[in-house]
Amino acid sequence: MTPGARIAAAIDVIDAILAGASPEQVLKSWARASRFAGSKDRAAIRDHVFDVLRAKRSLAARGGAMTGRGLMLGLCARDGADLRALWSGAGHGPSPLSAAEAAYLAQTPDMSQAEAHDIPDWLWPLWTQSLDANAAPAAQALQRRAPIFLRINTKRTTPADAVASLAQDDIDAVQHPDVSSCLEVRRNPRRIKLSQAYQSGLIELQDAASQLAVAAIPVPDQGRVLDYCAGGGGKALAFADLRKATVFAHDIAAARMADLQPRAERAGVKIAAVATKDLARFEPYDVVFCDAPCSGSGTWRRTPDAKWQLTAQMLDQYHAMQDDVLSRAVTLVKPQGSLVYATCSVLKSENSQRVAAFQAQHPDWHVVAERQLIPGPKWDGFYYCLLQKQKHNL
Ligand SMILES: C[S@@+](CC[C@H](N)C(=O)[O-])C[C@H]1O[C@@H](n2cnc3c(N)ncnc32)[C@H](O)[C@@H]1O
Repeated sequence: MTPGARIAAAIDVIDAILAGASPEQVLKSWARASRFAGSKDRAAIRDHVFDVLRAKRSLAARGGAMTGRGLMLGLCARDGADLRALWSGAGHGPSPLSAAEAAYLAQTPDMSQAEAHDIPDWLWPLWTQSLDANAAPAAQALQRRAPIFLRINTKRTTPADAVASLAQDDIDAVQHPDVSSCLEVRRNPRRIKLSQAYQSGLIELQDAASQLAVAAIPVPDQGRVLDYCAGGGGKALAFADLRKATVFAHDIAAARMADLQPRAERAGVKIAAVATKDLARFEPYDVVFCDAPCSGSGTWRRTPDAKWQLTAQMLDQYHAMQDDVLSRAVTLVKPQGSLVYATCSVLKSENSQRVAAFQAQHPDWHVVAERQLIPGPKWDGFYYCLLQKQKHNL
């Protein structure tokens, strides 16, 4: 496919998404119906579609319409693409710009701050109150593609050996400047799951922020750590890799842990999945890590649809779930143990305000360490707070 034909295909896919279909579903159907498209074409179209979804408010303002064509035009204009060559109608590309489109593109659109930063209007006040000086840079980071990070399995390899193994599969990776277990993939990220390094358990896909948070939590060597909201088990796997402690994983929706055992086997680590009714059998835990359900606002560049779907009512529901998780998890922690509250959100209402609400109910718990990571080139947005019953210096 020509570059123009890929744009034309992306326009059709985006129109279907705007009509209410899920991006993954539309991309899959498009690929099935378009056997002429190769893997590079499919990847390029996917990139166009997700580039648009991350920034659809500002791109509609630039391109003049909230339609596939308006959005792709906005994207091409934003990124300085050669409009005359790509939008010529040749090679199955989109039809040339109308006089009205060309005149519109020549102007600078007038956008509100929320629009220019691709944040829903209702959320912008909360966003700025939560992030202060980081409000604009964080929102801008979410308008662009996310870097791809790997966690190396420190029980099996070193960063240098993992980089060398990836290079054999033509994947370029470099060590993260701040997180010792982390590599950033610079070339051929789509090959990772097929690589020898991945298949033999030397690496896992995991954002640098999650790795940093797990590494910051002290766990006694002979201790027990419970990943209370384990989902696919990313945090449990990182604990099992980085620590000597026994690792347990739990999720209220046990089916979400379906991938955990195959991932643990691949990594060569042991993780015990525990059903809710059995949690008490293994308590008390030295560390209970609560990676609570949240808006995901720190990771919206990976799941841009979630940014546009979030409502104030959904946010309130997340707050209630977060309070519930903390109130249940605290009962499982050893008297001298640690309770960790974490989210991949940057909103104070989901982070420090939830900790404050917890402390209002449990005044004997103190904050020992707390960090809000801002989405950017080094990591996704992530928050963690380490609570203990007595203050200890880390
Ligand atoms: C942010 S996700 C966890 C992601 C996971 N830790 C990872 O690294 O892949 C939140 C998880 O919390 C679970 N959850 C929601 N409410 C819960 C509760 N009351 N107790 C335990 N898990 C809960 C959800 O099923 C979901 O899988």
